[in-house]
Amino acid sequence: MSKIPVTVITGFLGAGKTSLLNNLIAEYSDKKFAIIENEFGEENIDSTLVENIQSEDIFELSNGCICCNLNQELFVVLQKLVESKHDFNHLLIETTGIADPGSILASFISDPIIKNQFELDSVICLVDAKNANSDLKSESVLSKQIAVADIILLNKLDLVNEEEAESILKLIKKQNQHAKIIQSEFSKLGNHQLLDQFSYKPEKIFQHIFGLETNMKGNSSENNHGIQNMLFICDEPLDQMKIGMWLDAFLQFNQDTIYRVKGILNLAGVDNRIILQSVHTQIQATVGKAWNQDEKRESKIVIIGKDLNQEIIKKNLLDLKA
Ligand SMILES: Nc1nc2c(ncn2[C@@H]2O[C@H](COP(=O)(O)OP(=O)(O)OP(=O)(O)O)[C@@H](O)[C@H]2O)c(=O)[nH]1
Repeated sequence: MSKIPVTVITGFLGAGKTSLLNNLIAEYSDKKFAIIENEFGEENIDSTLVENIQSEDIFELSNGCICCNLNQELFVVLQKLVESKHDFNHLLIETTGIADPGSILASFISDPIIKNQFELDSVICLVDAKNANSDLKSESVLSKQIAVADIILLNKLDLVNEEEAESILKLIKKQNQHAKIIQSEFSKLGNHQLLDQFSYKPEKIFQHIFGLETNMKGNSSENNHGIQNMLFICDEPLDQMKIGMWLDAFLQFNQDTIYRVKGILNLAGVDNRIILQSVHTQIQATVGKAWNQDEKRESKIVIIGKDLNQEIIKKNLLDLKA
């Protein structure tokens, strides 16, 4: 039996991983994908943002980060996928933005049961051209994500000028001289073939893991890399104006510590879900699916960052009710 190819998608918080997932599903419409989504936070918002795929083809690993405490859960999901004879011919894994992909890749390389069924195709790292410079300074995990990738998508080029793009390219090449680097906007593939490249070279990852292990000792902070997340749920409609103004001010004021906000909003007087996304200070709101008549309308907002003062943030969010 031929092995199932596995593509691992990594990249820091908000770099464009889910956007790439959606583009891959659209571009490779002849493939039957199974998807493993690992989101940092108890509420898996990403799985609702993946489009054009049946929900039974998406497997969620929540409540932790795949590289720390969920490796065993990953193993169980992989086993289930194989044993249930789920109909798929390519596996895509989206890791959390704070995952060190090393330990996930090691499972595919060294675990005899997994190795028998799956074959690593490639490890794609999304790099946010706008924010990577500052993220690299504060989060060592981003260097690791770049270092173990064999394909790097330098994304969000619409948000930087040529000089900034050049400087981030140089930084990437410093961390990884071997990867193929593709420049992109909105994680679009252009004419590039990203799947079935079988470009992954295990020797590189082993070298990398051994090289990093000494650096990482004593550095693996408790509480998932020192980055926290909080979930806010509200079953009363929120006010569009108030939320816009609050979010703008909140992100400007905390731009070094708040990495990511994702939400599905129930706004007063609006019949559709509003999908809210922010990466550092860039905010995007898009119109999602309409609420059904008999559906419970509630807003869910996930905030990811450092030093979250959850009490105050929650109080502020409660003030945003219509
Ligand atoms: N301007 C701009 N925005 C982008 C680009 N790529 C993605 N985005 C936006 O950035 C936000 C985050 O994109 P996602 O694809 O959800 O990023 P992610 O890496 O999956 O995020 P996490 O899973 O939370 O780490 C969304 O609002 C996207 O629409 C890009 O090239 N340019």
